[in-house]
Amino acid sequence: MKKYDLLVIGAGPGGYAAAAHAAKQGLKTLLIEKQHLGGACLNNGCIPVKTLLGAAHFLQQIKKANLFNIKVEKAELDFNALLDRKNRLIKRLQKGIEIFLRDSGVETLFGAAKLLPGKVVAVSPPSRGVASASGSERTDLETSAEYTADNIILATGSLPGAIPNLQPDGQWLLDNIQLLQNKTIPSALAVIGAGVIGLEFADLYSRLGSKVTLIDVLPELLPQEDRAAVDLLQKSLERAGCRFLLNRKIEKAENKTLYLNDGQTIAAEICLLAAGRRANTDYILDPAVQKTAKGFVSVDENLQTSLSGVYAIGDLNNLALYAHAATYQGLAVVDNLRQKSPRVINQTIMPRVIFTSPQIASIGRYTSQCQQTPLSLLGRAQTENQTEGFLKLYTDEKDVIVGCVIVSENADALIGEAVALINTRTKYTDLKNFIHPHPSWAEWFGL
Ligand SMILES: Cc1cc2nc3c(=O)[nH]c(=O)nc-3n(C[C@H](O)[C@H](O)[C@H](O)COP(=O)(O)OP(=O)(O)OC[C@H]3O[C@@H](n4cnc5c(N)ncnc54)[C@H](O)[C@@H]3O)c2cc1C
Ligand SMILES: NC(=O)c1ccc[n+]([C@@H]2O[C@H](COP(=O)([O-])OP(=O)(O)OC[C@H]3O[C@@H](n4cnc5c(N)ncnc54)[C@H](O)[C@@H]3O)[C@@H](O)[C@H]2O)c1
Repeated sequence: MKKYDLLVIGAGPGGYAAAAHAAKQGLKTLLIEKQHLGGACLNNGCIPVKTLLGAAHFLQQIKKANLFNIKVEKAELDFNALLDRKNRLIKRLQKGIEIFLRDSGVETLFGAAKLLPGKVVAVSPPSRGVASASGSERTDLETSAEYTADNIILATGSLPGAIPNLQPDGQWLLDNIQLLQNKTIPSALAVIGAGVIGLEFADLYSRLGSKVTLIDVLPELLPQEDRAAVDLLQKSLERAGCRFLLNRKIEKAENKTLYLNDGQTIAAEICLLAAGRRANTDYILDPAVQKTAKGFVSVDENLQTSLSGVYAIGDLNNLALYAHAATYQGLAVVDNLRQKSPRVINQTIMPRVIFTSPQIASIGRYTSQCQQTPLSLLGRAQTENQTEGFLKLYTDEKDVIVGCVIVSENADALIGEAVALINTRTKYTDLKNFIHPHPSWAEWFGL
């Protein structure tokens, strides 16, 4: 059995970053991936969704061209060409990861891994056609092989969750992976689950002309987010043609129709199931690796599982389901493998962005001390015909900035300043002495 310093299972943003970091530091590292480099984020999450949203939001801007005194006769989207561009981009970024891994000294093996007792990882050849579809050069496996290492990082992510009696059929009821392959824009789209995935897809398809109905069991949208921010988003989506049915349960789905517990029926050409995620753990055949009640892998503060030397990072541990969280965790675990006293893996300052129109970006803690600046006060926003949104900065009792919420079209770019302010424990009064360029979006922080 071949022995490595580190085995990493799963080449998503957690696994490939961890493997590259380890190999660069001289650890003999094997990365095992059963499908495509880049994981859910690159192949059916962050990147494809944002590529499509980019086009949808551009189309929306064109429709508002008159605000800039521009006359546009007709703007038409070639949806199939857009899907081709999305697929080409994915391939290009996969290639980038492949080169990055190679240059970092990682050995990459395409195959399906199984974690067996005794820290043995058995890898069998990937199912036919899967690995070649990634466009990556790969280490071919003719037969199964076994590997071992002192340390193993599990980075196998999460999969679309299912709800009782509603299993995606690949025809009408689709998960996010299947919907991203769909070649037409449905006239009516039903979305089960108005969480982040549901909202981003609802935003996308409503801007492309679909009538979208979102159904959620919860009485309010995005309970973890700022209420005023969520209200602005909901109103914007309603203007785009979305309908929200909250506090509803789905009794059954039949003949392209959802039957709700309040007696309503929702007919739709396509239905997206976006009701949460489940951990990808089927391959963990060692019972020493314990799971949480929700089926994710239990970890301690160092992200070590109940089995010494085996770590779980990214979506698999359910601590924060973001690509940047997976990467951060992967790098931190590798750093700690090299040190005698592990550093604290602090994830309290985790930024997040919902890439709708407007976007909602948030970070840190919300305290009772909050400074709010409406977007309408920002000169640059006025030049761009954008006035709906706000910036909130939260401070602690010592005036240190500890939290931020931004609602605007480009909140993803702006939250970077809040990341720096919070991590450097900047005081609100000091921020007011920083010079921001005029007329810029960054000036919002100085107002
Ligand atoms: C529609 C959608 C949009 C999203 N948008 C964003 C966004 O804008 N920003 C953001 O931060 N996050 C976003 N996310 C979340 C983000 O994609 C995940 O948090 C991130 O991909 C998790 O990374 P990971 O490395 O933990 O796992 P994954 O990316 O899921 O990668 C796991 C990898 O493990 C492989 N694998 C699984 N089992 C095995 C096995 N037995 N053997 C070998 N390999 C295996 C899989 O093939 C996969 O490549 C989005 C998710 C979705 C679904
Ligand atoms: N921009 C981003 O960073 C981004 C984008 C997409 C996904 N993600 C990550 O992926 C994670 C998963 O996203 P998600 O949207 O699938 O999960 P989620 O947990 O955010 O939302 C799921 C929604 O489905 C609802 N739901 C559950 N069961 C239901 C049922 N039976 N009927 C109707 N509604 C039901 C829940 O109440 C919830 O509102 C997110 O938590 C996020 O961390 C991030």
